[in-house]
Order: sequence, then structure tokens, then C-alpha cells
Amino acid sequence: MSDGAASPDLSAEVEGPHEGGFRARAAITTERGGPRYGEFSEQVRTLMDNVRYACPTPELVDELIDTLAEINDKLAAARIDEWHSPSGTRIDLPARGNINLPPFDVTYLNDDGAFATLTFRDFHLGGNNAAHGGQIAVAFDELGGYASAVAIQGVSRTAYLTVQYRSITPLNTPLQIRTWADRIDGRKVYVKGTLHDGDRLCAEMEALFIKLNPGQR
Ligand SMILES: CCCCC/C=C\C/C=C\C/C=C\C/C=C\CCCC(=O)SCCNC(=O)CCNC(=O)[C@H](O)C(C)(C)COP(=O)(O)OP(=O)(O)OC[C@H]1O[C@@H](n2cnc3c(N)ncnc32)[C@H](O)[C@@H]1OP(=O)(O)O
Repeated sequence: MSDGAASPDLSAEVEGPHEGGFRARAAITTERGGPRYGEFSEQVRTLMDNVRYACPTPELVDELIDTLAEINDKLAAARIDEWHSPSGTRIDLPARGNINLPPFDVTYLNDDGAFATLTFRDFHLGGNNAAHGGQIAVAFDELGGYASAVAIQGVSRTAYLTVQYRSITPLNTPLQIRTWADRIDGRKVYVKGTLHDGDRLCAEMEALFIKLNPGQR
């Protein structure tokens, strides 16, 4: 690790045999990466937004390759395992600090399931200024995983997930996503979800999550 990199926070993690692939008891943090990690994540998202829509000159591409290579060298020196990275564990940040996900803020997560405000960005473009269908499925998988987790108080994996695309999902618009466990049958958690732009239904989801057995990957 380079001198400038923050030390990983190992203190909060409950070590020992984990309950499944997602380590249900891994640390949930608000400090890894420091107070400006959210700002850093937002810069990365903006980079991806700009890359999606830019048509750089060959000269600018030359320049950007050098700049990005420098940034990548710094980040590569700060790499760590997934369980100790801020990305995915910073619950104070949009999408747990995971820049791979469309950014969302959870409004509630309880016995009723999960509700979040979520925004697809320019880099989630499918076509004609609408969100990519695969990205919509990503959003449902993430928030469906939350609904399953609270329903079974454990960790699960998606066995299947189907999406009905009902109307165009806009970019750069705060959307409302709701997921809930509709039925539980042993290890099987049947989850449903909706994605709205105000009153307009954009997409619906039905998924099956399977509770992982102890030690199951
Ligand atoms: C830090 C968070 C803070 C805030 C949130 C707070 C709480 C949240 C906490 C944690 C959650 C965090 C994040 C979650 C976010 C996102 C979750 C994303 C999840 C994924 O993105 S995950 C990747 C994609 N996913 C896979 O990579 C799975 C590949 N796959 C397998 O790993 C196996 O396939 C598995 C494990 C699914 C099952 O395998 P298995 O051996 O354990 O079980 P088995 O096969 O016996 O099935 C048991 C019963 O399910 C039935 N069944 C199975 N599959 C079925 C199907 N497709 N259709 C219909 N029925 C099916 C059987 O028929 C049997 O039914 P029955 O018991 O009645 O006979």
C-alpha cells in the first residue's frame, strides 16, 4: 500500500466462519476511505458520464491515457480485498459507495422491504436517452437482495430475476424503487419490486433468492 493510502479499518469486522458468499456479518462502515470518499466516488461517476458522451480528439485521448494511467497506478497500489474496501461497505454513501451500481439512497429497510430513491446516470444509457434494461435489472437485484436479507435475516443469492419493462426509464431523474419479500418457503424467498418515475410505472420485477447455507459460497 502506498504511503498516501488510508489504512484499512479491520476493527469492526466480525471474523470467523462467514454465513455465505456475502459475509453477512462483515463490517458496515462509515469511515473507510475518509470523509471525502463519497466525493471521490462522484468524480468517478462523472468521469464515466463524460466518457459515455465525449468525442475526444486523438490528441486529447493521448493526454487522457497518461492521466488515467497515473490514477490507475495510485489506485492499484491501494487495492485490498472486497471485504475491506469502502466500496460496498460505506452505508452512509449512495449505493453503499459502490460505483458499479446506479446511485441510490435508502429511505427505509424494514419488514415491509426496501424503498430507495435511485438515479440512472448518463453512463447507464441504453439508447435514446433512456436507461439500459440491464442496469434496471442490476438495481432490482441489489434492492431485491436487501428485501430478501431483512426478510430472512441472512444472506441469499439470486436464483432468477425477471423484469417487465412497462415504460421508458429516464436518466438523471430521481426514481422510486421498492422491493419486498412476497413469500418465503424454506430457503426460498420470492421477492417483488417496482420502479416508478413519480406516478408512472417504469418496470416491475419478480425474483427468487435462495438463502445460503452456512459456509455456502
Ligand atoms: C452492507 C449492506 C447494508 C445495508 C443492507 C442491509 C442488509 C443487506 C445485507 C446484505 C445484502 C447485501 C447485499 C445484497 C445485494 C445484492 C444481492 C445480489 C445477489 C446476487 O446478485 S447473487 C449473484 C447471481 N446469482 C448467482 O450467482 C447464483 C448462482 N446459483 C447458485 O449459486 C445456486 O444455484 C443457488 C445458491 C441459487 C441455489 O443452489 P443451492 O444448491 O443452494 O440450492 P438448490 O439448488 O437445492 O435450490 C434450493 C431450492 O430452490 C429451488 N431453485 C433453485 N434455483 C431455482 C431457479 N432458478 N428457479 C426455480 N427454483 C429454483 C430448488 O428447486 C430448491 O427448491 P426445493 O427446496 O423446493 O426443492
